[in-house]
Amino acid sequence: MVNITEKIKEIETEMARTQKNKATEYHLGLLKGKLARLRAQLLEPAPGASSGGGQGFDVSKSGDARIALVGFPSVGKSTFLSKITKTKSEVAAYAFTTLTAIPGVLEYGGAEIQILDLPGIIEGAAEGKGRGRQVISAAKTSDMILMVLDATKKAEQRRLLEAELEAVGIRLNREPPNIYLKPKKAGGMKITFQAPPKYLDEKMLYNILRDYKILNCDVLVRDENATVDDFIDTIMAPHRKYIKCLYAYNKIDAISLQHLNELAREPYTVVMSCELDLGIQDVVERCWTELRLIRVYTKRKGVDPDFSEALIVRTGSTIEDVCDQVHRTLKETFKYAMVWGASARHVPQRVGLGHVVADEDVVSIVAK
Ligand SMILES: Nc1nc2c(ncn2[C@@H]2O[C@H](COP(=O)(O)OP(=O)(O)OP(=O)(O)O)[C@@H](O)[C@H]2O)c(=O)[nH]1
Ligand SMILES: [K+]
Ligand SMILES: [Mg+2]
Repeated sequence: MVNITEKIKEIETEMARTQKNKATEYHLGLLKGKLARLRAQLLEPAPGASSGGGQGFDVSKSGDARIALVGFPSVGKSTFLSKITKTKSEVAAYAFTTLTAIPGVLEYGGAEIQILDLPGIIEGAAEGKGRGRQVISAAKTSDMILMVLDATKKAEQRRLLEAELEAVGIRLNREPPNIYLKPKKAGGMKITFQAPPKYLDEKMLYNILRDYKILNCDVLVRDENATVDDFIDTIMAPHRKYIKCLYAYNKIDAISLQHLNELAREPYTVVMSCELDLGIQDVVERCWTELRLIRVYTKRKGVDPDFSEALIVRTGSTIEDVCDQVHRTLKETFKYAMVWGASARHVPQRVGLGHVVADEDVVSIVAK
């Protein structure tokens, strides 16, 4: 049996030597579909295998959110972890100092955020080089990736890393494609475009679906700008993870002011020097903002709210989620809640379980 990595290489080579034009676009679309399937296979643990495969490191999730530190060797991931948490992870000038996942806890805004220091990854990580696959699997379990970059290194390091994460189905700072796909038992394929598509057509989708052996389904493409890659992501939805990513350029003590200015202007980017203790607090604040965690304070009837301890929930959470944070069975006896704060139309507002809370709301839950 030809191994998966070789098959992947073959397809990549074929794609590279196929000229992009109208006549080859169907063929290229099919190749992309095959590539996505093979890459997903690569991440599945081999039957009977005890390690390797898609397994991450054995670190259990804790706290209100998890941030993974991902980057090439010696960019300063462990130095950063040691700065912002009480955990000491070994720091040294040589590559691959860190050999496993080291968790630390960052206390911020009343939340406990787990920071995962990871071994450095190198090009080809997605295909199993070094501990790459394990690192990437760990990154996939995180709520946010902090991509640590060396400001003194070439700009392409960032793109190389992005490509590695992309290859295993991680989508950075993006929303899932606006395409609806529902497989059915019978009835053939029904493909509908809400507006004339710019980069797709029915035949292309038909070919790809057939290649995936999805012969009966409804498809509705809602976005006119959707691409073949978006469509494949829709088919592969269970293997795709949409994660927020912040790019942190470290070692700014060793670059020119002009270069620093250029870096700092890039989107989703922060700059720091762990060595000179510059910008660290800004990075932490930015992480907090991007995680979009929400603090809710509870209040008993007739008593002032307890601002010393916040309940932490994710953006979009409802009173029901708040109840679950307080106690597993609270919502069974829930009658209504009173809300003070940004989410209330008037204060206090009487609301039900479905009410969406906002940061720094005060909530009083009334039981039956
Ligand atoms: N000039 C400079 N050097 C730094 C800075 N931060 C860390 N270093 C140095 O960079 C080297 C690597 O730091 P580490 O924290 O071990 O890097 P890492 O990313 O954890 O490396 P691996 O675990 O091997 O992947 C060490 O010699 C650090 O002292 C910085 O802000 N400026
Ligand atoms: K190192
Ligand atoms: Mg390290």
